[in-house]
Amino acid sequence: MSHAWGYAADNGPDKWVGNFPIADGPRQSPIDIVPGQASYDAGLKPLNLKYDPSTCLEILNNGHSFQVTFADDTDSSTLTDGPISGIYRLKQFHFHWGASDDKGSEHTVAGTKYPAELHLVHWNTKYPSFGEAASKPDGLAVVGVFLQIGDANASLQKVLDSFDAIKAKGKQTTFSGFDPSTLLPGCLDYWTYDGSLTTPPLLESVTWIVCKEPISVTSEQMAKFRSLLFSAEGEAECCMVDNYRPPQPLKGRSVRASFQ
Ligand SMILES: Cc1cc(=S)c(O)co1
Ligand SMILES: [Zn+2]
Repeated sequence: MSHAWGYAADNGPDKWVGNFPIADGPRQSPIDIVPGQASYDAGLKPLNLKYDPSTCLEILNNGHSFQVTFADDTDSSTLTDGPISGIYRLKQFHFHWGASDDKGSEHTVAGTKYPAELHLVHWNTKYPSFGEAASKPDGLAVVGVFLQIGDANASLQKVLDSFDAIKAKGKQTTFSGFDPSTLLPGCLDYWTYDGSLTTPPLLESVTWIVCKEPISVTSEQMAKFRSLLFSAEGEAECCMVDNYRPPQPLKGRSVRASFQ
């Protein structure tokens, strides 16, 4: 039985290349975004995110993060414009966070780490399914939003309030009527570059769209993230923290900015 990947010393990001050689590939994510080196592209369109709360289905602890999944059999919740062409459907959103407020984001901005990062995962409807799209160079588009310590986030609190039902790996519960656009910052200026999933299988199929403006979260809300477990019921309890991959080499890629 192969030793599953995780974020511990013996199965964490530095070990993933053993089972997933693409970990050393040419377009890996996340990266450190250096604003002064990003090039403004006037051709980049504003993001067009249209989400229908009725497509929200459930929330689950998958042992690596928690994930809110959406019905993606119609074009009810979509991303269009921005750096992409065509229609991409929302499949799920999840987060990455740290054991303390001084780390947790995957992308960094001139070396600055945020306490957490939201990923809204969309797939290109030119392909028949998420699974098909995930292996194509233009298959996925992930919108990344940084969380920074500040005011309480009422929208995020609705998600955190469901955590008691999904504390352990493999637990899931119904989660409906949630509008993910309430988790977006007011300003949708973004950086964009070609990258990958940040967890195995690390497929190089993601157009990354990282918002410049963070959303707020309190330290107490961050503590709630850390109450989840990597471990399943009946296993030795292991707190779900530091589930982030560190920045990867840029390898000649350019980062474009939608703003000056
Ligand atoms: C599909 C997917 C995307 C990301 S970024 C992740 O962390 C897990 O799964
Ligand atoms: Zn992610």
